[in-house]
Amino acid sequence: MTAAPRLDRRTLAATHPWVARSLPRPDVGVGIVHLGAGAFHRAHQAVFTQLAMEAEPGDWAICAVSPRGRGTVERLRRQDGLFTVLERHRGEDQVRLVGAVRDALAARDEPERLDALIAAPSTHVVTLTVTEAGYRHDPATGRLAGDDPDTAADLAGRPPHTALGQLVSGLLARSRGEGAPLTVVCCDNLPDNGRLLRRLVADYCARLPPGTGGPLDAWIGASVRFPSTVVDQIVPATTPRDLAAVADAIQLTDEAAVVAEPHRRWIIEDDFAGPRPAWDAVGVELVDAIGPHQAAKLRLVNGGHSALAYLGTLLGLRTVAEAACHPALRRYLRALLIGELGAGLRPLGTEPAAHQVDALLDRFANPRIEHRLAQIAADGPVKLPQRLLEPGRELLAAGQEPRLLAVALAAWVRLLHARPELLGEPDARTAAICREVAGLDGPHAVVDAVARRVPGLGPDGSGADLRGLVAEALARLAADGPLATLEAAAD
Ligand SMILES: NC(=O)c1ccc[n+]([C@@H]2O[C@H](COP(=O)([O-])OP(=O)(O)OC[C@H]3O[C@@H](n4cnc5c(N)ncnc54)[C@H](O)[C@@H]3O)[C@@H](O)[C@H]2O)c1
Ligand SMILES: O=P(O)(O)OC[C@@H](O)[C@@H](O)[C@H](O)[C@H](O)CO
Repeated sequence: MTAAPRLDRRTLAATHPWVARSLPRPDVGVGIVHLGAGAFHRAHQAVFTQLAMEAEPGDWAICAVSPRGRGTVERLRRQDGLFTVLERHRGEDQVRLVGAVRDALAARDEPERLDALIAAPSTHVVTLTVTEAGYRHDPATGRLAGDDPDTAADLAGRPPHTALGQLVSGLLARSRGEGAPLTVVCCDNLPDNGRLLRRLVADYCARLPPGTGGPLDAWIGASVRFPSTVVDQIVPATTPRDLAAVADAIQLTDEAAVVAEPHRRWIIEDDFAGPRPAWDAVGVELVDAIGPHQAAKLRLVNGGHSALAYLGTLLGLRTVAEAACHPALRRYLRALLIGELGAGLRPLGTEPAAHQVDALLDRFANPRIEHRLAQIAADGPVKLPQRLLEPGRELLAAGQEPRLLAVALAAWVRLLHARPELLGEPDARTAAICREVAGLDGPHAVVDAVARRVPGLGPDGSGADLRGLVAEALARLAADGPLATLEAAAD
């Protein structure tokens, strides 16, 4: 069978002229530089931006930058930046052609061009989705990790390899050019992500030579805003089966397509240094403070995902949908979300009602989205503090024993100790923990060793200490297996 012709502007104009005419024109100017040209950006910010340009035309095309590799950049370039988002819900597919990305570049190949783009006065916004681990921070302190070799090499003067190094290099070029104000919008699943990124940029500047870092940080303080955001849409890594489904739907070959759920939410603190697309006209919520929205998102959606990832993996399951449809796991997760993660939100006034939890469980159970548990299980040390550890400590401090939450944490520890191969290619922090716990015996010894590297698990200033509960759950997982442990926990 011959492959369908490749998606690009010319082919689209010939095969689907009405769709081609509806897209942003190819000469729309770039107003946004995006670091992290992954699946999520394409389904989320790129779609919102395209809709915003439809609502209010303007020079808001995106240059999608890959901080590390060049695969996605090459695929986007071959397709003139065009790609498909296949929004899938039970029984329904919506095909959306996206033309908001006008340019793409691999940061390590073209560092000067990236600097020039961030420095250009026509660029008003820089957005980021470089994963939680991409910020090279210490999750215990929220400061730039002192021992990161890539950050050290960037600071020593090579063309930067880290996202932070690339951003600061661009900000330096902007400060030395016309110095126009800029808004940097972090869209990664991290608490107070704008404030976190601003602190990391300051830490990075402090490690530059004083004559460079000092004035740069002062200029950033005066001219650059870092609003925090909450982002929500499930967008798994694209599979070959997804690409085949897209080819079937559009009769063109699209190597940059993504599959996503239809639910799409973006909450941004209304703190822009200059112009922005008409995002608010197309459903983006601009708010004074993200406040309780972020705890609700990080704990329920992401905390729920992590619990499914670790327990589902122990049960031999592969995807989120399989895990969310597993009767015992679903019952446990519902109890965790309502009784612990949700109840812990009560002081913030965002405690979800049971029907909202059920709607979330239905999103997870969407059988047409193939979200691998291994993708979610990666990078536990930078994800779990905000997803499970902080809520667990808060519940303890309020006098409640988070026993269900402890089971999810114990599942993570069990994988680190007994089945590290199931966690996939480990990040440096996870690999170090696995080495440390490898020869240890007994749940308390293992949990204590993990807690030495993941401080939120052990005692903190408030006296809250999750180790005992997690060690108990770990002992049950080892003795009774995951299924019996889950069934007992949810009773
Ligand atoms: N996918 C989702 O469902 C979803 C939903 C909400 C938020 N997010 C946020 O977006 C992030 C990215 O998700 P995605 O699905 O696009 O992932 P992805 O793997 O498709 O893309 C990640 C992008 O970040 C870059 N990157 C990865 N690790 C990096 C590192 N250590 N340093 C610098 N750059 C790095 C990659 O080159 C790529 O461009 C998530 O980690 C999360 O914080 C994702
Ligand atoms: O993308 P990560 O690695 O931060 O986390 C995995 C998932 O929990 C996450 O991507 C969710 O799908 C998303 O946050 C839903 O809005």
